[in-house]
Amino acid sequence: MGSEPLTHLLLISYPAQGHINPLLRLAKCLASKGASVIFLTTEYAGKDMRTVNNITHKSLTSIGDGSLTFHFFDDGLPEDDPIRTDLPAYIEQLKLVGEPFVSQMIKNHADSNKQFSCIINNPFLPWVCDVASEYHIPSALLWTQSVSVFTAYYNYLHKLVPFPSNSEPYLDVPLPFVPLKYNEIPDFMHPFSAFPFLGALILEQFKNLSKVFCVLADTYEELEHDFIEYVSDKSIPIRPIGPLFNNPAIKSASNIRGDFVKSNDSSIIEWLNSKAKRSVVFISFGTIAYFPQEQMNEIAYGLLESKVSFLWVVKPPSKELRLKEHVLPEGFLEETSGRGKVVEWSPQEQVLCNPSVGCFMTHCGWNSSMETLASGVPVLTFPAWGDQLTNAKFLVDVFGVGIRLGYGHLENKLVTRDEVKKCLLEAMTGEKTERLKQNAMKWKKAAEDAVAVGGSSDRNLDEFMEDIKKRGGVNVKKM
Ligand SMILES: O=c1ccn([C@@H]2O[C@H](COP(=O)(O)OP(=O)(O)O[C@H]3O[C@H](CO)[C@@H](O)[C@H](O)[C@H]3O)[C@@H](O)[C@H]2O)c(=O)[nH]1
Repeated sequence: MGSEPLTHLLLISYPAQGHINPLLRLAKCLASKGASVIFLTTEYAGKDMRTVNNITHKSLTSIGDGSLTFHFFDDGLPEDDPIRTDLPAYIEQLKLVGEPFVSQMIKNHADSNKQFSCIINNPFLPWVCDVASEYHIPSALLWTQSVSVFTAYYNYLHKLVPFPSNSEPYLDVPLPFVPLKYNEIPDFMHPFSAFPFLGALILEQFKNLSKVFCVLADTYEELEHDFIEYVSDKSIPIRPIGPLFNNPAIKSASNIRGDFVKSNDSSIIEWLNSKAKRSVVFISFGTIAYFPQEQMNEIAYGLLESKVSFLWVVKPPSKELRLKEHVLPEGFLEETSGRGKVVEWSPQEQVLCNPSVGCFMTHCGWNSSMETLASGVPVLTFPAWGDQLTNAKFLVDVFGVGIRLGYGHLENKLVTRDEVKKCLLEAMTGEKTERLKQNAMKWKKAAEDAVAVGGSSDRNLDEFMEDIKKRGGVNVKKM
């Protein structure tokens, strides 16, 4: 006992909340299994992370049999550099400064006899596996979206089925298992997408798949069995290991968080605790999606007229987006006081497992989708773009836990206050309510089983650790 050498892992995250959350959860899971993990992202994100949470640069925290240390690197840009608002240029900049930084970090660690056994990154940093392979260090990717979305990108890249084009923009897509309408595919692959470069960037990662020995996915076998099997049959070494946030091994490390925004957790939870069971609608649209002011007004009036209780996260847009802050209609807060609470940020994981929450109006980002499924909370889907459109389709028609409300930016359609009111009442008190709840509880139970000791995701994580140990990597010092 105690003679086995420590497994050193480097996890590198793109500096966005939707990427940091799942990779940090993975970092904690791997540390709990005995690894010495370094979590690396930019100093620009790190500054907010350190201000809001109880974390420091380079200080080591023990988790289970292992440890976690945060490192942050300078992205080489002044705070207000316009490149920050230009995503393709910013991603290029990250590669420019990230490659030499990671390369030096690998060498420094080898010099102090802490050779990395594996480097793991998430999408938008396709260069990480190139640096790893330069030093013959095994690398893996944490795919932060669903495996059905992965399947859609795979089919697009390899032209396995026809996708909408300029000449046929309304073409339905005959994807395996669940055919999708033109407005249900991740719309970065649609000719009308406002963000085609994001599709290109995700596909870039696909071109590097042969360089990683494993694709970890924050999903679970029971939820996406057919898609996981389909991807595996294409010789892609995919391993479902989620829902990461729900892994019991990291419950004791739940205070180690990477939030960018501070929330008044205790007042929110206290407020929820004062509400009746399943009486509150939780509303949050993630960290990037931005709806027009007119749409926010319709949601506000729908809430007013439905008379339901609600907790609404109205997050000011990130400064890089340079968008206007939303304004709520005059008198809205006064008229809903007592039954409604508006905040800028919330402890979403805790909110979703509070018994007072009956439904989640969500933009269907994959993290939010996994968190709601694993908490047994039905949804009202309000997607904006990208994978959110596909997730909304699955939440409603495949997983059976939701009611469709929003259309996605591609449609450019306003959801009226009447529609909002109708769907709110349908989800909270309508005849569908019980069926949605039952389905949600079924997925919650399956999620708990997957991450419990010996469950499908837990076994996959163990096998991943074993694989890393077997591969070992070469001695960087001798290169
Ligand atoms: O008040 C809040 C609001 C959000 N969150 C957390 O922030 C994360 C948000 O992630 P997600 O739901 O995936 O939304 P985005 O931040 O919008 O995620 C981006 O990244 C995801 C993963 O690639 C994609 O699925 C999305 O489409 C993309 O917008 C989740 O963990 C939430 O729990 C909080 O803790 N408190």
